[in-house]
Amino acid sequence: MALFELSAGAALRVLRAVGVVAIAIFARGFFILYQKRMQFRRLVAKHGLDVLPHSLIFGHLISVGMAMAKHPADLNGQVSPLVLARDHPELAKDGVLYIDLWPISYQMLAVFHPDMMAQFCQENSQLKHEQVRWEFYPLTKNKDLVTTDGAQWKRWRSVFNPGFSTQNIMSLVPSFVEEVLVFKRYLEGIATTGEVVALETQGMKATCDIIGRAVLGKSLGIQTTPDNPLFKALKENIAWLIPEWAPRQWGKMINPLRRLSMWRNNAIMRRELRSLIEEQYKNSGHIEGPKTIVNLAIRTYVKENGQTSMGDVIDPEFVDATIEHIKMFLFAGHDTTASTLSFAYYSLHENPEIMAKVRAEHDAVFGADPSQAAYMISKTPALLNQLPLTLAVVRETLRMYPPVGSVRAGSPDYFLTNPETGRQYPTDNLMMFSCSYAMQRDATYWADPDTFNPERWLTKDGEPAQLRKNTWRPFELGPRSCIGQELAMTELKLILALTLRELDIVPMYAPTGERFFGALMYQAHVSGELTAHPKGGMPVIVKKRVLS
Ligand code: HEM
Repeated sequence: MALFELSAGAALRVLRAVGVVAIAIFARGFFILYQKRMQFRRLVAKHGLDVLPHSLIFGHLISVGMAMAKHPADLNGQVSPLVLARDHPELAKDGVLYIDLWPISYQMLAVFHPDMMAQFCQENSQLKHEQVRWEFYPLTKNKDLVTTDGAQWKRWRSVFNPGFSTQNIMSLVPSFVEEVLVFKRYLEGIATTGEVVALETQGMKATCDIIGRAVLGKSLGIQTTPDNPLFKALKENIAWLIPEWAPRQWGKMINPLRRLSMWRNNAIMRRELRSLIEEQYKNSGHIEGPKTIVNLAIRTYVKENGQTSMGDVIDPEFVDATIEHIKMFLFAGHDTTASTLSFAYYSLHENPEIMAKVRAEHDAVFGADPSQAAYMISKTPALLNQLPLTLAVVRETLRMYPPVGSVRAGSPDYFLTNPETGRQYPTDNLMMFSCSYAMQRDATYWADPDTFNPERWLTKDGEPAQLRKNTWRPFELGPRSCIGQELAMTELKLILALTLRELDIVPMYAPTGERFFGALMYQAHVSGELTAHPKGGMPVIVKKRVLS
């Protein structure tokens, strides 16, 4: 009895202690919430800003939630500024929206005026926001181009720039053709089985293999090896990353296995990449023909750091850093490109008259027999520059479906200025979001913005049209623009040129399915992925075309 009384008393004390800790945590959380909300309100009051109705408890969580609730539940969060701008034109008229979604996300200044985006990305490129570093630290320890700033970023960007140049990418096209033919054979196989597949999955493997060719001069074999260790480790680690603090991320945050699993996957990627980099180094002096991105990086690094620092043995600093850079190249270049490819296939399928013109363009450049195109492009990669309509299709796809935007850090003394009104907008304590999606769908800058119209990119005589400056920025503009732009544009044109005439890629969305701005395929939140992906990974069947 005494023992029972004792343990009951002890249990009570433990319960009380737990209660006190819980109350302390709750009180602290509430205090921080209050501080954040008041900070936002003070900024709004001080500068007379027009914002959505702001709740002291919920900030803008309810207003944004209500706006998004009118659309498909899996719609990707990056489109929310566009949804809000269309619902509240009176607030969005100057091209900015102040949004307080704390604690789900940082308090944000969404910018969709092209010249105001230019102010913080081009004219006066601001530092990356801490959210980017926090998100990618577990993948690359912030030793990559996306997350670094200042001297470190500058140094490595100059090391990698030569390999990503237009001229060098062109020289690598024959090796890309080999990977695209693997992708095409996969599609042909699907055509024979008639099964429905998520096109983007294979697209991501193809884009990784193309990056492998560009960076390391080797086929990584991701398309052909089931459970390829490098790809598996990369995808698992991407799935572990935490891009926001929404409830769907909470499981990951508290999962005790997260760190261990990420450590293991990082070790696998290091093992796989190290030997390939060392091989590039051994060959760096005597490779004839096209140079890979790592090969040219080795040359620049040696030049900048002095030949003696490397001697016969590859500099471990270079290898370690290059491993992290390649992980980021694979991450940044695989799903962005695969998602663009999927939206291009979708948009062409929805617009058969444009599809017919694109196929005719390919006939005109490569001849009537599509099976010759791969050989012709391998022999003369510059033929890819003779496809103005195909290029316009890729540009228009990236206008309507840019996969990512850029986020930069605001600061107390830094203001954006609306060029038409001269009004200044504070950025203190805010994450500035260069929202290409919202701007590239804005009727102020793009006629009929929700219509897929590649011909807007061409004048009547087929020459490129003059578009308003700063308005096309799927790769961002300015010093921190995408280093892989030329690679992505080249591979997208190449894949379309080698597949469109022989295959019909038919999206398999239920016609009664939910639509976003009229389209059944929209940018969705896909579990395990960070960037915007086509809904359901784009389910398709493939049909072989009967050519006359
Ligand atoms: C359609 C495909 C692609 C799109 C739409 C795209 C878009 C972007 C955007 C918007 C940025 C700026 C991000 C920011 O400021 O946070 C960026 C940066 C970057 N991208 Fe891409 N990207 C694509 C393909 C690629 C490819 C193929 C690679 C490499 C193989 C790549 C590697 C990078 C890297 C390393 C950066 C950081 C550059 C720097 O800050 O110096 N991207 N990309």
